[in-house]
Amino acid sequence: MYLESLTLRDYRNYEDLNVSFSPAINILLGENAQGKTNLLEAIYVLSMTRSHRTNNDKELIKWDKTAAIIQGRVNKQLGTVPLEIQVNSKGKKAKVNHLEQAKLSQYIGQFNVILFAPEDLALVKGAPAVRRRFVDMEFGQINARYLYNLGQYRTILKQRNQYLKQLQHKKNQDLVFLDVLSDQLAAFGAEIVHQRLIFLKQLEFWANQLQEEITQSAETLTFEYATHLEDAADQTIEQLYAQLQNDLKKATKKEIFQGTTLAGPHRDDVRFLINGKNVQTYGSQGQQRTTALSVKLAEIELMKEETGEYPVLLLDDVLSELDDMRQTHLLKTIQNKVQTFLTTPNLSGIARTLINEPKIFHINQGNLLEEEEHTVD
Ligand SMILES: Nc1ncnc2c1ncn2[C@@H]1O[C@H](COP(=O)(O)OP(=O)(O)OP(=O)(O)O)[C@@H](O)[C@H]1O
Repeated sequence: MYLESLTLRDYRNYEDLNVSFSPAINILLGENAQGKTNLLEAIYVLSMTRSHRTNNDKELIKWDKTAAIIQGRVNKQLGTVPLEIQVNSKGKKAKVNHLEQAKLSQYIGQFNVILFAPEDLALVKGAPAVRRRFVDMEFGQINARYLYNLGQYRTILKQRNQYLKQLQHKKNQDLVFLDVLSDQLAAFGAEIVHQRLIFLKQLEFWANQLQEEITQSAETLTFEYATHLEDAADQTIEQLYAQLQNDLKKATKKEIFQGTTLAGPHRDDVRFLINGKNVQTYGSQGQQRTTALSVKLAEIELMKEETGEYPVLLLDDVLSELDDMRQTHLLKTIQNKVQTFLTTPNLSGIARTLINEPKIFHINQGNLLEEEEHTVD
């Protein structure tokens, strides 16, 4: 799918914008604070009904105005669909084919985007919780059973942690109820670990292909699921369940002392390895950025498998952190495959010559000027 055109009315620093895009690569070029990220954000809001930068929708409305409107025409296999998001002081409205949707959740899924912003580097450099959230959100989006298991697991975990805290104050500790909770936790936990391992294998396959393309096969990217469970990848769900039950039993004393559950997938992590070495510890800035990019871009292929259509890719200021070789191969990898919007303060010569006829827009204080094709170097 691709975004044919976009209209913005009183959105951030855009008063009145009407623009048509290329189905291939669109470059948004401009100095700092001109509205590059605002434009990507508008496309993201058109997809997700909310911003990736703020939870406060009112920030999206141009200062001194009362409502912001985003309209887009999305080209899909079955035809073109007009979409609209309106934001005002009372809330939001979402329209598909000019018809207002009763719920925002009904709207989501009409137009799929994948956004890569500088903050996504946390996927590699950040704490394990960032990677768990990524896996849970991405996998949850494409697998309803996983989302269900996760919901159940979280509820039981909360209950179990509360009970562990209660046990701290009891002289005669009755562990029967704790055993019941441990049993339930182990059952959902085992399934979650099993499903995560399958999902990560799929993601690893695509992420490694991208890493190899971007680095010209200099780097092989592999994933390692870090868990206290032994040989997790070779275990059946029943075996994982038995192990988890056992680990919870062994940890009971410590768990009561600390008032929290010490074993289970809520403490697991994913490690990204380049040529066998953990990129979080040993990777250069460029390698870490490429890894985060490959992992995130791998979602494009998973989404295609799931929905039958490629999503639209939004890359916020990604080029400047990569050397010429990585830039070149990244652009080669994505061109002719997905519609891409790419913001950058300056376009290096190499990117200009290598992209197949990109549409280049110069952004200046909320105004867009399209560069004529013949002016491209
Ligand atoms: N609600 C709003 N109304 C009007 N202007 C706004 C609003 N919100 C933000 N702005 C303005 O938008 C500009 C920032 O735009 P944006 O974040 O898109 O910058 P950018 O071009 O991506 O810059 P950088 O390269 O620094 O990331 C700032 O000048 C800011 O004052």
